[in-house]
Amino acid sequence: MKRLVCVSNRISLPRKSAAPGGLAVGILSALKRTGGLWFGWGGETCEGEPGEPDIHIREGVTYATIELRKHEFELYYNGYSNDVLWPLFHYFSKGMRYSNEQREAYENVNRIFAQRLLPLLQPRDLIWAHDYHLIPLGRRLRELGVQQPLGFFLHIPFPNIEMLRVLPCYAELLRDLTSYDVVGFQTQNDLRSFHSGIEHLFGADALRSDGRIRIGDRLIRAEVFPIGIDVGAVEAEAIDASATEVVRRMTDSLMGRSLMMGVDRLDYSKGLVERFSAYQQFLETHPENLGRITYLQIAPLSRTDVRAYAEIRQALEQAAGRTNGRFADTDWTPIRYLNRNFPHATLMGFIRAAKVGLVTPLRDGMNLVAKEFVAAQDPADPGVLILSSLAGAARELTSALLVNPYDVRGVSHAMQAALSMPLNERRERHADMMKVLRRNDIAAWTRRFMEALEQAQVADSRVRAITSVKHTAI
Ligand SMILES: O=P(O)(O)OC[C@H]1O[C@H](O[C@H]2O[C@H](CO)[C@@H](O)[C@H](O)[C@H]2O)[C@H](O)[C@@H](O)[C@@H]1O
Ligand SMILES: O=c1ccn([C@@H]2O[C@H](COP(=O)(O)OP(=O)(O)O)[C@@H](O)[C@H]2O)c(=O)[nH]1
Repeated sequence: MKRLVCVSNRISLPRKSAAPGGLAVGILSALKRTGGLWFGWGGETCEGEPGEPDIHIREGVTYATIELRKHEFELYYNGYSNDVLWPLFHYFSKGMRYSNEQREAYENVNRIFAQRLLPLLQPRDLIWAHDYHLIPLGRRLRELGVQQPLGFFLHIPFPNIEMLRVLPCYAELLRDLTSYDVVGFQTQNDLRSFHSGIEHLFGADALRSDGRIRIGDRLIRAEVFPIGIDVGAVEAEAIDASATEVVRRMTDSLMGRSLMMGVDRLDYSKGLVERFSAYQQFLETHPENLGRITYLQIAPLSRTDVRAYAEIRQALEQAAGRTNGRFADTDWTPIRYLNRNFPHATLMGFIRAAKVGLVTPLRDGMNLVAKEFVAAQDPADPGVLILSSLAGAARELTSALLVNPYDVRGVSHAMQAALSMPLNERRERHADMMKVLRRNDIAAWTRRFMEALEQAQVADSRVRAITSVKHTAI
């Protein structure tokens, strides 16, 4: 069997507290099934040239981590990745702050990743790079002579060419993506956007009727692989955690009130300001709920050195303060707003206790919390998921209460509808969504991507052979 090598900026190291991000949760679940190597930044910066990778082996997974130079990391991660690509790919082009210095650091970090990974590779590896931090990695590895199949999966949305063109080096970015044998996206919409870019750059002939992309004598597979969750593990975590002291303390503190809950990194793309407004409007327009509902928002700090993240943090503190100041009573706080992260299992225990799950991003690649909310519920008495139609998860979880996150009134109505939904309707919606989650779980995601990667080069070499025969004939 071939070995899977995952490469990502963020990696979730054993014995460290879990990184609150879906990419790390997803890759860890995938690698625990297949075994293999996980290569990435270990979370530390250094002053001089980064050294050799640190290696740890745990339960069949080898973790190889490198340090990055402080100044370069700042420009590559806070700068190019999170102040340029992140806002642009989430359709917030006004928030993008492009500079050539950042782009050079981004290129250089990708070069370092490729150089440090190279000695760890084996001939039969399947190499799978993850996310927007590492778009040039495939080209860098090919330049170093790597022949193994190379795949790339984008965890965030991919913008249509008209948005992508805002980026000065959009053509290089598209070309870099075509260095991979397989390019994966979360939704059909993202794939369509990628096709719009390919057509713009290489012409309509590059898009073949079988869905592959032909660039010169190379054949690339671009497909949709929506990331899933480990449904059984989430169910078990949620049940077990419900009996733990930390979850009991939280549920006891509700004193019989219904729990509405959100879990999001503190990121402007998650729509928290709009969600807080919707909750305030819900309390105003449905005063019978005053004192009867508790909204628990867990929002671990994220990317704190990026200005937009500091600004959103301030806006949320003010919004939560306003609602609590206006509606709280001596024995009731309408919003409990926590800027900290919890172990995954504890979180699943909290979520199981919630009557309503609030997942209302303004744009999101997938949103694993939406899927986890469904899987963590008690099927006999499930809570209701309110889900943004602009999250990738909405393409699959069509039995959630779908909302437009900008429509504050619509979201506040959905809160009331969720709280008053009859049991049989809740059960039906929950059962529908569980079917979807089981059909496309994390194992299916990994298997499908690995199969595509294994087959990709076979198809590609056939094309090369045909092309060279044609050339000889001419
Ligand atoms: O690594 P950070 O900068 O701390 O950010 C955490 C992760 O956030 C993003 O997650 C994405 O991946 C999820 C799983 O596929 C998906 O559900 C979500 O919609 C995405 O936003 C980011 O893409 C990751 O690279 C980060 O590690
Ligand atoms: O305190 C926390 C907050 C979040 N998460 C996990 O982090 C992931 C967040 O992934 P999602 O796709 O929802 O969003 P992202 O943060 O990747 O944009 C989910 O698995 C959460 O359960 C966690 O384990 N602890």
